[in-house]
Amino acid sequence: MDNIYISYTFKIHPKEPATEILVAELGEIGFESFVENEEGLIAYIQQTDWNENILNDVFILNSDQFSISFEMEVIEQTNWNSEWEKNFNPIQVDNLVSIRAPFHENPNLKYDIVIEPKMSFGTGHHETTHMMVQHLLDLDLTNKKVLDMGCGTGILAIFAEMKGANPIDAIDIDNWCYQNSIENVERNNCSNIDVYEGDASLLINKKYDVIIANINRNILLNDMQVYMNCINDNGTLLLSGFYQEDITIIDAEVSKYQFKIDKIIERNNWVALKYQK
Ligand SMILES: C[S@@+](CC[C@H](N)C(=O)[O-])C[C@H]1O[C@@H](n2cnc3c(N)ncnc32)[C@H](O)[C@@H]1O
Repeated sequence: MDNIYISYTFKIHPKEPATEILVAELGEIGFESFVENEEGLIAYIQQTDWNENILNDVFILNSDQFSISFEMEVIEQTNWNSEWEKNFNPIQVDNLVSIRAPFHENPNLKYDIVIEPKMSFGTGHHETTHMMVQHLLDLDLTNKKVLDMGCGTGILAIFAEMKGANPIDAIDIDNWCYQNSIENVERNNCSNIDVYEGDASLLINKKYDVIIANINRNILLNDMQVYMNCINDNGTLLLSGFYQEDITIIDAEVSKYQFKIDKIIERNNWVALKYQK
């Protein structure tokens, strides 16, 4: 793993909604990971996905409604730990779940998830991860077969195991996330999770009680048929990675399979939907 990353540190004023729009635009052009801070945002892209004109078509940077400045830096693989120590603040969900790096103190909540995210998405900072943890908190996962599609750091699969799920498949298309999920699964002493590198094409002859997919609108729409072929009739589907305004198009797709929205969680315009039949 000798990936070299480029980081952009953006100073943004006023921060919202500019930060959210910037994350969406940067995500479209290959940026993989984002850390918000008080002044704005740090965004990371692999050098192999980067070119010197990469920001030319990012519309928000030319908006006269916001002031956005940035600095670029090349980050060698070896510096990741110190990068994360600087930028990863521990978080808590509903006073029940802590998501922290190994170097943070354990706040002794009911569930303690230790993640060394390096460059994988899923520190719990992101609204979508946070909301998926909230949905999972509500579910009885005892001995449920769970799929975590687009597992990132493996955080949701790990939390599912902590809540009693068994067995769990965690899949990510990205090699870095695959490797990082394996590391985090071990770090949290999980023994019921199998991690795979790949996409929906791996889901042949699979059946799950709960499918978790926090990816993005277009991939969810594209792969929904495969997911729905794998979900048991009395199963639960948790979807996130899209905005409030995308609910209609997502729901039009999922309702083809007679699943209905059971609960919606919203944070800063991002949503996480819980579906059941
Ligand atoms: C928004 S992150 C979610 C990570 C983690 N599950 C969480 O909730 O924090 C989406 C993840 O989906 C992965 N991904 C993107 N396209 C995918 C696909 N077609 N199949 C599987 N994973 C995919 C990305 O590599 C990324 O790690």
